[in-house]
This record gives sequence, structure tokens and C-alpha cells, in this order.
Amino acid sequence: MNRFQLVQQIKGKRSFLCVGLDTDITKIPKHLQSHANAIFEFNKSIIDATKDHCVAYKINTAFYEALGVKGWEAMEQTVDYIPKTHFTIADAKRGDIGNTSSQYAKAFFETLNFDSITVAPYMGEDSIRPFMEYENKFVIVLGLTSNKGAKDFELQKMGDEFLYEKVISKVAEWGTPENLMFVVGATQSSELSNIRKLVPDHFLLVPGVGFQGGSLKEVSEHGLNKDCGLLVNASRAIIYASEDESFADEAKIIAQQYQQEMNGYLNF
Ligand SMILES: O=C(O)c1cc(=O)[nH]c(=O)n1[C@@H]1O[C@H](COP(=O)(O)O)[C@@H](O)[C@H]1O
Repeated sequence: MNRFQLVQQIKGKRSFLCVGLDTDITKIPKHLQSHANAIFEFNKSIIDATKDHCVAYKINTAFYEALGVKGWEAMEQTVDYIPKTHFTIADAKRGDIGNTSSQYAKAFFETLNFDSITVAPYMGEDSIRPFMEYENKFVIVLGLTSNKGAKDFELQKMGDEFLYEKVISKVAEWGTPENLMFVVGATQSSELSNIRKLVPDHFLLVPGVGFQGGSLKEVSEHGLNKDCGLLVNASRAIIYASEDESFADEAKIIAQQYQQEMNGYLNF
């Protein structure tokens, strides 16, 4: 999917919601846990229930890799099941020396047909370039993350800049808003206006609303650009909205609430 198609979808749906499929076998409703293909069955119900209210799905690969071959198969089935209208994110946080990153890119962009992948920037340009060689695919580089540990490196000053500022400015030289996005945690909304000065046109993937306490209102106030420019992710708040058989209906209600709130913030 390209940037234009993503923006069109946001305009049509009046939503910039990304549903996070952090599907944990121990947290899905009891009646599904004994199912031979429990993870995929759960994801299928969540996708069916939320697809009218969101524009993207983020699959956090850790939850699937933890289950071995079966988990990987459930991930493949899930990516294939997500409607082609929706932007897909492999939240894999990869990045390695160039020839290894090429294999990661092949794994997530060719073997699995994801539209994008999250990548850690620590190893520099040659670790990120291979992901940028694909047309209509995006690399989503960690900028300023939502977790406490962000203060250990990302929020350390290097001269008069934070490390995360250096990372975002430098990485932005390697790609364009057509193939590059950045992760900014919703819990870091005080830095969002500053980040918008560094990358006014790029999309930002913003996780951390819901369970981590980030504010959708603040993120929208400081992060929206002329094309929306935001994908706000919620995982647990949506997929575990209920533990009983009505889990998909409850997930739909929460996704719809996010969509309605987002509609009020959009400036087009
Ligand atoms: O790259 C990410 O998606 C990510 C970056 C970040 O800074 N913080 C963060 O929470 N995430 C991911 O976003 C999701 C947040 O999940 P919930 O807190 O349940 O909404 C998880 O899949 C995290 O791995």
C-alpha cells in the first residue's frame, strides 16, 4: 500500500486507528483456548468486528514467535485474512548488518506480505536501507518510544539535542514520507510538537493509548499534519475489552469510540 492509498482510507473512514493484534493465548476467552487454531480464530473475530473502524492492523510478532511453528502459521493466516484495504504492520523491531536486514525484509515483505515493519535504528544506515528498497512498503523506525527506558538513551542529550532528535533527523535523510515512518509513544506527547518540526510530513505510528495511559486528544493536538500523519495504535484496550463470548462485540464498541473521537480531531 502507498501513502496516498493510506490517506484516502483515513479520509473515507474518518479514523486513524490501528488495532494491535498482540494476541496472547493465555488472555483470549476460555471458550477459544482449546480450539486447534485459537490465535487465528480470535484474530479473525477481532478483524471482522473492528475493520470498519480502523485503517491498520499491527501484528506484534513476539506473541506469535513465542508459540513456535504454530504461532508463525497463525501470523501468516492473519496477515492474509486482513482486508487489502487495511495497512499492515509487522511489529518485529528488526535491524542488523545489511545482508541480514535484507533477509528480514524478504521475510516480512515477500514471504509474508506486510506493508511495513518496525525497525530499531541502533545499527545505522546499512541496517535500514534494505527495507527501503521495496516499492509501496514502509520502514517504521523507532524514534521516541513509550516505555520508561526511553530515558536511558533516547532522552539523553548529545550536545544540545536529545539522541532521539538526532536519530529522527538523520534517518529522515535516508528515506522519504513515501517509505519511512517513525514510532513515537503516546506517553511522549509533550515532545510531539518538537518532532513535527523535524518531520512535518511523515506518518508517525503512535502506540501507548489505552493501557499505557497516553492521551489521544494530546497526541492529535500536537501530532496531526495536513494528511493526518498519524496511526494511533491500541492493542490490549481493544482486543481484551471483554473476556467472555462477547469479546468481539466489545472490541467493536471500543474501536468505534476511538474512531468517533478521532473524527472530531481530524482537520479535513
Ligand atoms: O513499536 C511499537 O509498536 C511500540 C513502540 C513503543 O514505543 N511502545 C509500544 O508499546 N509499542 C508496541 O505497541 C503495543 C502497545 O500495546 P498496548 O499497550 O496493549 O496498546 C505493543 O505491541 C508494543 O510492543
